[in-house]
Amino acid sequence: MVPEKDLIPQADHLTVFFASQTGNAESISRNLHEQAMERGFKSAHYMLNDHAKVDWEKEKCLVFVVSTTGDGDPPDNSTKFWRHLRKLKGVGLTKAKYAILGLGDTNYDNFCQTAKRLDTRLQELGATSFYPRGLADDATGLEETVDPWIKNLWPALAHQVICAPMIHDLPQPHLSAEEEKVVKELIHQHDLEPHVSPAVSASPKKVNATDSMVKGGFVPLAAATTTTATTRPPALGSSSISNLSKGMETLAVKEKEVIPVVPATGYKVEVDFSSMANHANLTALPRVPNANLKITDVTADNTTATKSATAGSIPSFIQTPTPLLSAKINNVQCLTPEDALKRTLSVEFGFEDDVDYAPGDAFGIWAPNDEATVLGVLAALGVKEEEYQKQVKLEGEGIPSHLQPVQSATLLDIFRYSVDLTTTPKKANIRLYGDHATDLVEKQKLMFMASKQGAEVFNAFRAQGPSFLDILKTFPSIKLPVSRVIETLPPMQPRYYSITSSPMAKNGHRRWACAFNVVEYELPEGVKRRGVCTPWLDELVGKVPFGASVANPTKTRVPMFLKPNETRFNLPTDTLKPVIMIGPGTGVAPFMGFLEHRSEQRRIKKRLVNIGTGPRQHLDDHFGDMWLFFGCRHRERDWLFRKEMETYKQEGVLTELQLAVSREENVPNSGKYVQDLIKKEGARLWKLLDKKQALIYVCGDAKGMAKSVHDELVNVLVEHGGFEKMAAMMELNKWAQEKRYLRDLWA
Ligand SMILES: Cc1cc2nc3c(=O)[nH]c(=O)nc-3n(C[C@H](O)[C@H](O)[C@H](O)COP(=O)(O)O)c2cc1C
Repeated sequence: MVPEKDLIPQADHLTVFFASQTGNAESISRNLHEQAMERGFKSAHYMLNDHAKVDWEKEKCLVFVVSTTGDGDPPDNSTKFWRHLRKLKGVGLTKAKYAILGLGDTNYDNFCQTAKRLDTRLQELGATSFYPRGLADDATGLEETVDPWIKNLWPALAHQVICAPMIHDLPQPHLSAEEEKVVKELIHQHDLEPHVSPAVSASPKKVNATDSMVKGGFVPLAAATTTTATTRPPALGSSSISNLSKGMETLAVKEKEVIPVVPATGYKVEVDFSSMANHANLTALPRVPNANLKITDVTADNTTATKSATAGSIPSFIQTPTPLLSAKINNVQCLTPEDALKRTLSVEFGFEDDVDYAPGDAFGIWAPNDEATVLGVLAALGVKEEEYQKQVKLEGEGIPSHLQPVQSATLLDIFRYSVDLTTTPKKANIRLYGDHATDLVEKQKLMFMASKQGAEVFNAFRAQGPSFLDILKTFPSIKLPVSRVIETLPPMQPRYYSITSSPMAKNGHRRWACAFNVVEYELPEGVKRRGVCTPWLDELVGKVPFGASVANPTKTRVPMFLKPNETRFNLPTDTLKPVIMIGPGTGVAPFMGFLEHRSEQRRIKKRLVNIGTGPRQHLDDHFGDMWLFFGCRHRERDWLFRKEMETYKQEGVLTELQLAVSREENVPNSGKYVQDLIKKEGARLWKLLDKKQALIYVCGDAKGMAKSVHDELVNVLVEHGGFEKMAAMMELNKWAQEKRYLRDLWA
């Protein structure tokens, strides 16, 4: 039996904490906090790094919404909290009752690791759970778990927290009785869909692409540049790498006229709404987040107010975990020819001052949204140029954390740098747009998609990855105040890239390089989709052709910051430890940094041992083996950094280069995928792992490659190390904990 005291609320309020990398946990927790207050609970809402704002020993009811990032790591806005939790001793939280909602993705090995770790740690500290843990999976849709978890939280919470007498009941009516009547009539007259088919079509119909192409493309408002041949560029990497580029055509930059940006209009998304006619009553409509944000014009009291920055310059409101730097672009090379499946660029950034970093670290680039899309969104919302160029202030209790630093900015900069315009909006947003659609048919369609009954149609709609602008194009009657748009769109995210250079190389502290695929693709319906950062950089540097190496391609500065690797994905300090690097495609990026670093270490050591008076030692007595498993489709098309790899091999920096080629037949000594090569080299690998405690590094795709590589490593331990399968898996887990088996993965 439940003790009676557990049925009587002990707390006068609840505190909702979130840890969020890309904004999901933050918006879910805010929604939960707002709903709690609407239901009569007293509630407070904090990011976990603000843990010091509450007196933990006195807290009686805590609700956590936490996501997992990296390879089972907690989000950046909770790292301070984790350090604090580690330091806490004893059972200081015996008064606290808690509930945890974890967000994760089953494509990753460590599913919802943050939530699980938090649960364990809170129990160690004496807290007790009052409600079963929820673990939501982004691979299948967070809502599947989040919605019922929140729905059932309320009765459980009523036993924990004193509630004001009136409990408001959601949901709010979405259509007035009159509107509902009109819509029903429309449905019955079959006016709703011109061609009503019996079932919901999961495969979307052809999309009208012609009127929605971004015309003219993006030209930064800053001095745009083009390329013509002139002088030799600065080196991409160490001296050895710079020599490799000698054969390349070298280009530099000339001014070109600025072409005005044409606002994009978005794509009309076509899905079959015929099933809507079967559902007169819609249920489980998500709650609309509160309207907290107020935008005030500050130009009147600020005579010195300036216009918005040009795209690519750095607005002061951007918040980054380490200082924001304004980088110039020293050099760019295109690593892949026209016929390669992906366009890969290698870019070197330069700084006026030294920046301390280690190979294995990454940097974040804070790129603006595509300018044509920003202007398109502003036009669709009816915001005129004189309005979006004005300085405004964002104010309001409980506004999302990423908007809080915006003291004074133009709407143009807020849309460029603060909100994510590319991600498909969540159901709660669709419901909000439904509330603001003035056309009744559009309203009904949006409400239908947001409801339980419209789940299939929503999934078909989401499968086309519509952006916010596409939604405005598809439902042109949506009349949303700009403040609602800004506070409900997800936060803009920096894009992270591994550093491919070494601080030990020439000028190493004042430059870093990276390599990335330009994310631009076309859906079967002819709809063009693009990432935020890589197409922006590609256009900024003038879309350099294959084989070209362009020095100083643009005057526009790139906002970026260092992201030190917190999982020790760095070279070991003991240079004798062998290093096994597995990184197909752009997963090889950090390893190019490792190799450049080792090359420099060897060069310096060589000098030192030559100078010394003792017997001359062999270099290899100081440095362990370095093995690289690299994979590409086709050697001529996408063997990234081929010359660099071959040179490192010749110099003895790279002891073993294993190349997997997936789309070519009969390549000598090769396999299709990196995991095939691991299998092939199993016996030698085991020797390195067993006799010399080699470290294993894996970088790249979490879904396919990392899983297959992991399975193959298990096999190596079984076949060559004599382990039982279960013991082999446990051994690998142990290595992961000991930071001997390190992974830097993305989905
Ligand atoms: C780079 C990256 C790494 C991730 N790593 C993990 C992981 O190791 N385990 C997991 O369960 N989910 C992982 N996820 C999935 C996120 O936890 C999930 O998408 C979640 O909804 C994000 O919530 P947030 O926006 O609040 O951060 C990862 C997502 C990204 C983008």
